[in-house]
Amino acid sequence: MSTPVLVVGGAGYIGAHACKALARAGFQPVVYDDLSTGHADFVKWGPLVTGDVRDREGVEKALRQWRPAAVMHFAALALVGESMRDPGRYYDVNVVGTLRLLQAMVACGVRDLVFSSSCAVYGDPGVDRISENLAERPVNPYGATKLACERMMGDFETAQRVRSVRLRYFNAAGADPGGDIGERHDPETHLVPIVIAAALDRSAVPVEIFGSDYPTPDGTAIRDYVHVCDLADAHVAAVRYLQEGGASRTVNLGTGAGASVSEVIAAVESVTGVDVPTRRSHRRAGDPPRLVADPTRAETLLGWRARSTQLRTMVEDACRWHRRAGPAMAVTGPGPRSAADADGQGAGRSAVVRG
Ligand SMILES: O=c1ccn([C@@H]2O[C@H](COP(=O)(O)OP(=O)(O)O[C@H]3O[C@H](CO)[C@H](O)[C@H](O)[C@H]3O)[C@@H](O)[C@H]2O)c(=O)[nH]1
Repeated sequence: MSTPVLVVGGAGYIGAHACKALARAGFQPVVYDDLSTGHADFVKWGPLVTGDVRDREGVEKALRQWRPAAVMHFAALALVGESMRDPGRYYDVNVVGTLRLLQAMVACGVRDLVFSSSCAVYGDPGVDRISENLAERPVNPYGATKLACERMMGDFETAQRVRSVRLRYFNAAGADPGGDIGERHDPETHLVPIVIAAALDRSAVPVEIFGSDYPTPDGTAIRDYVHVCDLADAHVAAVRYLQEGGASRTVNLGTGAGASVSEVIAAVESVTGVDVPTRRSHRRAGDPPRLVADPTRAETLLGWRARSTQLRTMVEDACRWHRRAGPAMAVTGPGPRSAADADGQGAGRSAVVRG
């Protein structure tokens, strides 16, 4: 029988791609997700246990039933702007959720954890490429909650021998090239799917460019877009690393190259052949001008390097998914969301399945 891995938040965008990668690598993904923002139809590679990460008893029950070799933790709220408006919810879901998960793991003797962290822990470091050695100075509550979780993991390691790989994602983009799963958030706030929706659904609503006065070559903000399948592979590599006895580390996951908002729009226009209407708007609160990874440690430690590094590939894969999934998402900006997210990247509505 294949080795189970409990994937908390495995019904969301990145978590579901991680499940597919786990299954392909011979593991048995077991999804634990409250489906508040995740999707039951994204759970295709193993069982679904429906529950909130903050419900320690629920997590313990799943751990005792499935006895996983490791846990992947994606369940979090992950929108920078929303975290500025409602930090309490972010501390509750992200920090309390992680605390309950760690307590449940200790109670059940499961001690290997792969954690969805974020480049948001660095804040606005003002360097070309961000390495893990830089000081963490988050500039929004979302980043602060991810850093608090990382520090909690350090303390749980010292006292209770929980080992963790904290994967600091830069900007996840793209979709499973097979079209099984992709990015589905409701409402959608992320740049790539918003621009694709504007192009493919021929929306008359212009894409808002949040800030065109940044100190960057074209004035728009630069991010390191990394293919979601590459992120998924890094999680499998992190589980293997822990299984082989590797020590706890924080690891950046990015390509090492940045693209501006204008370059993302141009890539979508080039792939779709559609001119996307745009409108210049104010900077979004909490957004740094430039976040690009130095991914060296991921390669030396995990043997991981992004393979689909071209923005065009990510846009093509995301377009394929969008065509398949249809224009279901709202693109009206961040709105209220209910409870634990499913993947660290937001998600959408879904029927509840008890498992
Ligand atoms: O309609 C839009 C949407 C986004 N942007 C801009 O596009 C860039 C990318 O924005 P996204 O919302 O797609 O992604 P973020 O960089 O805000 O967020 C990502 O990085 C964060 C850390 O900084 C978190 O990890 C988060 O979960 C992850 O999605 C930003 O400069 C943003 O201001 C626009 O100009 N218009």
